[in-house]
Amino acid sequence: MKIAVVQQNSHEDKKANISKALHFIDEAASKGANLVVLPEYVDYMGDDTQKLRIAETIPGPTSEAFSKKAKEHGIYLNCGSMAEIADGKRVYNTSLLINDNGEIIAKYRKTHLYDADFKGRFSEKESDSIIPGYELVTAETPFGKVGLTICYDIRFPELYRSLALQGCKILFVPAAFPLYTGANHWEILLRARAIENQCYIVAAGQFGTAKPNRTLYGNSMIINPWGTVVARAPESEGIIIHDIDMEYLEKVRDNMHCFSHRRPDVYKL
Ligand SMILES: NC(=O)CCC(=O)C(=O)O
Repeated sequence: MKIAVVQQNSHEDKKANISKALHFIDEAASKGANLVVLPEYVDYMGDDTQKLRIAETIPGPTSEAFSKKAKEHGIYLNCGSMAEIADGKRVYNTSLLINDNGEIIAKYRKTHLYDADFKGRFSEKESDSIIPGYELVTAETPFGKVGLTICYDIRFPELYRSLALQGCKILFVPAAFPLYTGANHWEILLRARAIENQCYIVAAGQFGTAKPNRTLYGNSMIINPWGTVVARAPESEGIIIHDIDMEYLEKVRDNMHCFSHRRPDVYKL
């Protein structure tokens, strides 16, 4: 099973962003990908006050374009994330999984919102424009059970443990990590979640610059259940592809019994 990860530089032009993502999906499918993962905010990177303007219902034109593309190629598609209409004041940051027949089989709304203030260097307040989700989201696929998460979620190991305990073997992390935190934390967090949960981690990042004053870290990667980075994007837009091996995952789990060795009698999740 081949997974493709798209590393993209989305801007304020939503139409151009979606069109670019659709081209990357074509390219991934032409290279044999069975599952494609797009980055967070694939539809729009720019001034947060504009998210209300560009948000859509789901299903809506953007999700329908992605569904059509997934069906055309007979592939599974994780749409990264997009702005979904919520209460008229803020939006949801929503990730979708679409099957090879073009049907939406999972919808996940980002749970942990990125409010951070590195005094004078960098700040972001997602909670001004986004409403958090309240649900764990998993889906059965021919490749195994998968779990949906988004970006800042990676700092909350409880979410990934919960998904792994529900049987997930592949965990998606569409993201838009800034260079400032990404350079120090991104790879370590992703690899830790892969190692402790003995899962594949599939992380698709935004890359380059975006308004206002954002420099994105990129470094999209696929990590195996041993914690090895098996594919990493270069410093450009594009796709990376890797063969996922579920027999290898079972071997890792068989060699070290991190799930049955848990001590929930001592600690609670
Ligand atoms: N879009 C995000 O959730 C960014 C998260 C982030 O940068 C971090 O350091 O965590």
